[in-house]
Amino acid sequence: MLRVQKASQRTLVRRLRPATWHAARRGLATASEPYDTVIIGGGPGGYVAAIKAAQKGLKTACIEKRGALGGTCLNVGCIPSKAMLHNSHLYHQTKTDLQRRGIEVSDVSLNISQMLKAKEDAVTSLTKGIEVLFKQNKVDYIKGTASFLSPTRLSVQLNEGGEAEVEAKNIIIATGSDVTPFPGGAIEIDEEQIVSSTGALSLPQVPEKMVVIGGGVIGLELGSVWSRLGAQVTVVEFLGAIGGAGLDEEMAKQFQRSLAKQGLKFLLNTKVLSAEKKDGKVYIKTESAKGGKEDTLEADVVLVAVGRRPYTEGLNLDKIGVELDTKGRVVIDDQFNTTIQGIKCIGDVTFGPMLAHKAEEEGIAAVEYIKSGHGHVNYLAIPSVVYTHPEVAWVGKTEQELKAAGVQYNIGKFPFAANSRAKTVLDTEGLVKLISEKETDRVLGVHIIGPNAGEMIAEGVLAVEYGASAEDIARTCHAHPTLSEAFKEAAMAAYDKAIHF
Ligand SMILES: Cc1cc2nc3c(=O)[nH]c(=O)nc-3n(C[C@H](O)[C@H](O)[C@H](O)COP(=O)(O)OP(=O)(O)OC[C@H]3O[C@@H](n4cnc5c(N)ncnc54)[C@H](O)[C@@H]3O)c2cc1C
Ligand SMILES: NC(=O)c1ccc[n+]([C@@H]2O[C@H](COP(=O)([O-])OP(=O)(O)OC[C@H]3O[C@@H](n4cnc5c(N)ncnc54)[C@H](O)[C@@H]3O)[C@@H](O)[C@H]2O)c1
Repeated sequence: MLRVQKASQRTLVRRLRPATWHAARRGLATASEPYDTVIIGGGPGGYVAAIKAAQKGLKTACIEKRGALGGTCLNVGCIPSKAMLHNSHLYHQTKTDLQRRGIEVSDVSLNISQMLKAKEDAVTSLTKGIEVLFKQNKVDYIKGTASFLSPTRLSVQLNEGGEAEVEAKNIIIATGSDVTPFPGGAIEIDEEQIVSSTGALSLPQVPEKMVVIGGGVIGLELGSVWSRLGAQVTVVEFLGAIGGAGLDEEMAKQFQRSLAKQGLKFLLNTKVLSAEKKDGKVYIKTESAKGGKEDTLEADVVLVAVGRRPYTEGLNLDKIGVELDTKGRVVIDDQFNTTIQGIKCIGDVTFGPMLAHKAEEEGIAAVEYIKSGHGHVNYLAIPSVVYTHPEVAWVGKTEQELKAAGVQYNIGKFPFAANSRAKTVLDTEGLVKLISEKETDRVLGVHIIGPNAGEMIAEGVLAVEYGASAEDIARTCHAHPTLSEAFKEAAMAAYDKAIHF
C-alpha cells in the first residue's frame, strides 16, 4: 500500500500518481491492500529479488534512493571498474604488446575523457535496462529513502520531495555497503586527491604517482587501471600477501609477481598511519606492521581501499528491534530472517562475501522462502574473480584452509605455458590448480590465474556445486584448442597424470 502522508497533500498526490495509478490499474497495491513484498535497495540483491518476487506473482515494490537502479555494483562498482579495466588493458596492450604480434601502430595516445564516457555509457545502458525489466515484470519502482515505522510499514522520503508510506506483508532489507572510512579519521576522503573507489573510477587525468592503501580486490583492480594508463602505483598492504582473504597463498605470490612485472610496486607488512595534503601533494605516513620503522611516501593521488562496511543508516532498525552484530551486519538465520518476523535481509548488508552474484543468489532464495518456504544458496560454491590481467579466480577451499582443517588432498596443476591456445594467442602467464579430496577424489577447490580465468571458473563452480570428482572432469571432453583444456589437464593431474605437462 502506498499512502500519501504529509502536509502538501495535493502536490504529493500528483507526484505519486504514476506509481499509484499503475499499481492500482494492475491491482498491485491499492489503498486497502498492502504489498506482498517490498525491497529496500535496488542493487544486485534488491533488484533481482524484486523481479523474482513479481515473477512469482507477489505484489512487489522496490525502494531505491540513488536515483538509479543497480546499486553499488552497476553505478560505482563492478560495471564501471570492469569498463575501465578492459579499456585500460587495450590501451596498455596496444602500447606494449602489439609489436611482437606483427602489428605496428604509431601515435598511440590516451583520451581519458572518452574512456570515462565509454564507462558512463555502459553504466547508463545497464541501469536503465533494469528500469525496463521492472516495467516488464510489473515491479513498482519507488524513488526515495526508506525508513521503518513498524515491522510492516515504511516511510519513504521521496527523491522528488515529500513523503509517502508503504505497507507490506514482507520486507527485504538489501541496502548494501559503503566505503569503510580510514580508522580514527586519520585520512579524509575528498574524492579528488584522496579518493575511494568511487573517485578512482572518475579521475579526470592520470596521476604521476598514486599510492593505494590496501592490497585487496579494489586496490589491485583500480591500481592496475591507473598503472596501465601511466601512473607509478605503489600498493601498501598491512598483511604479508595481496588479494585479501580467501586467495590461495601460492596463487597470491604468483599474482603479485605478475603485477610487479607490469610495474606496480608493493609494500607488504606495512601499515598506513595517516595522509596529509600539502602543496598539491599527499604525504602518507607508514610504519612496519610489526611496529617500529616509519616512512613517508609522496603521491599525487591516494586511493583508500581498506574495505567496505554494511550500510543501514537511517533505516531505524533499532526502533523496530532488528539486531546488528558488532561489525554492523544485520543478523539473519539460514532463511534470511532477521530477528523481526516478516523482515528478511540479503547482500552486502549481512554476512558473507561482499559480491554481487552472492547478493543475487540470496535475493532469489529469500523470495523463494517467502513464496514457498524453500530456498537455496550454496556458500561453498560462490566464485571470486579479480579482473586484472591475468585474471585471478577461485572457488571452494584453499590449500591453507585444507591443511588447517587436517583434510588429506591431491593437487593437480597445469600451467598455461603448456596450453596450446594460450601459446597461440601469446598469453601464457598463470596456471590452473585443482584440489581434490584424497579419499573420494571430490573437487574441493579450484584456483586459476590466467587469461579468462573469470569465465573458466564457472566450470569449477559447477564441479563444486554438483560434487564432481577430478576424474569426472578428466574424462569430460574439452574442445581443442581452448584455454579450458588447462582445466581438464589440471583435473587429470589431480586424478592421475596430465598429458601435456
Ligand atoms: C569498485 C567496486 C568494484 C566491485 N566489483 C565487483 C565485481 O566485479 N564483482 C562482484 O561480484 N562484486 C563487485 N563489487 C561488490 C558489489 O558491488 C557488491 O557486492 C554488490 O553491489 C552488493 O549488492 P547489494 O544489493 O547487497 O548492495 P548495493 O549494490 O550496495 O545496493 C544497495 C542499494 O540500496 C540503496 N539504499 C541504501 N539504503 C537505502 C534506503 N534506506 N532506502 C532506499 N534505498 C537505500 C543504495 O542506494 C544502494 O543503491 C564491487 C564493489 C566496488 C566498490
Ligand atoms: N572483483 C570483485 O569481485 C570485486 C572488486 C572490487 C570490490 N569487491 C568487493 O568489495 C569489497 C571491498 O574491497 P576492498 O579491496 O576495499 O577490501 P578488502 O577487504 O578486500 O581489502 C582491504 C585490504 O586493506 C588492507 N588494509 C586495511 N587497513 C590498512 C592499513 N591501515 N594499511 C595498509 N593496508 C590496510 C587489509 O589488510 C586488506 O588486505 C570486498 O569485499 C570485495 O569482495 C569485489
